[in-house]
Amino acid sequence: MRIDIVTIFPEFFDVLDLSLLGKARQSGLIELGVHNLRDHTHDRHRTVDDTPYGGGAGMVMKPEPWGDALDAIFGEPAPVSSEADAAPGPILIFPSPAGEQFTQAMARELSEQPHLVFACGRYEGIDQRVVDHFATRGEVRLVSLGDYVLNGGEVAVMAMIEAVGRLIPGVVGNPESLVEESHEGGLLEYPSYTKPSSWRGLDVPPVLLSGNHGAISAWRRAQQLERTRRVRPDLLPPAV
Ligand SMILES: CN1CCCC[C@@H]1Cn1ccc2ccc(-c3n[nH]c(N)c3C#N)cc21
Repeated sequence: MRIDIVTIFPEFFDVLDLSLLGKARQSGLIELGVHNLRDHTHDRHRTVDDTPYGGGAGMVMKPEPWGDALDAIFGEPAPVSSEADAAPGPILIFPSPAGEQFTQAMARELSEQPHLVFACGRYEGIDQRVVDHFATRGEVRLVSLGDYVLNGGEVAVMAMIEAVGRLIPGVVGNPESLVEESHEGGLLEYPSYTKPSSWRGLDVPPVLLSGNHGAISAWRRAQQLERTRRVRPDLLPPAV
């Protein structure tokens, strides 16, 4: 998978050189391009924002730098005649509090895509015409990390890239470990324990020491259901 990110804070994504995603980049499983939006400005101050039409507080990100930055990633539009046969381009994702909720299901869907482009807005957001223009050139999505307000898109994109990247085959060493995670099967994950078997007067549930794999699986499933009922009843399947 190729991932491109456009941002005014490219150094924010230096952390993607580390850990699992860093290894995935070294092994070629993930190809990452981080682009500084200011490299697509043409004034001395490298201006990316201006006052909002219609008034109001804050600044809006200008469309021109975004158009140039995204054109550099997408390439020039294919001539109309060959457009129908052209391979589908990347999915362009704008993190936004006004977007559809990012979920594990969306992470899994996106992990199967060959190319994702993330456009990190700041200030009050990006001029709407950037979204509208690129929606004529391919798939565009507004995606929200959750129902709270951040100062820009970078934190959301970091979370999305981690959630998507870890689902790409080969990135996580043991794919089995992805199966019983929270949200993967629709339920929250069961509690985990390791040595010592007793710690500060707290003992590991005896069933986990029994070696009875059937009983262990049943206990874990019951824990998943109990946790989900208690913390996220909205995730319960109708029949439960
Ligand atoms: C604060 N400021 C004025 C109100 C509107 C947002 C703006 C800041 N801002 C600019 C670009 C941008 C992109 C994503 C998000 C964002 N917030 N919460 C989420 N779940 C997000 C996602 N994903 C916030 C952003």
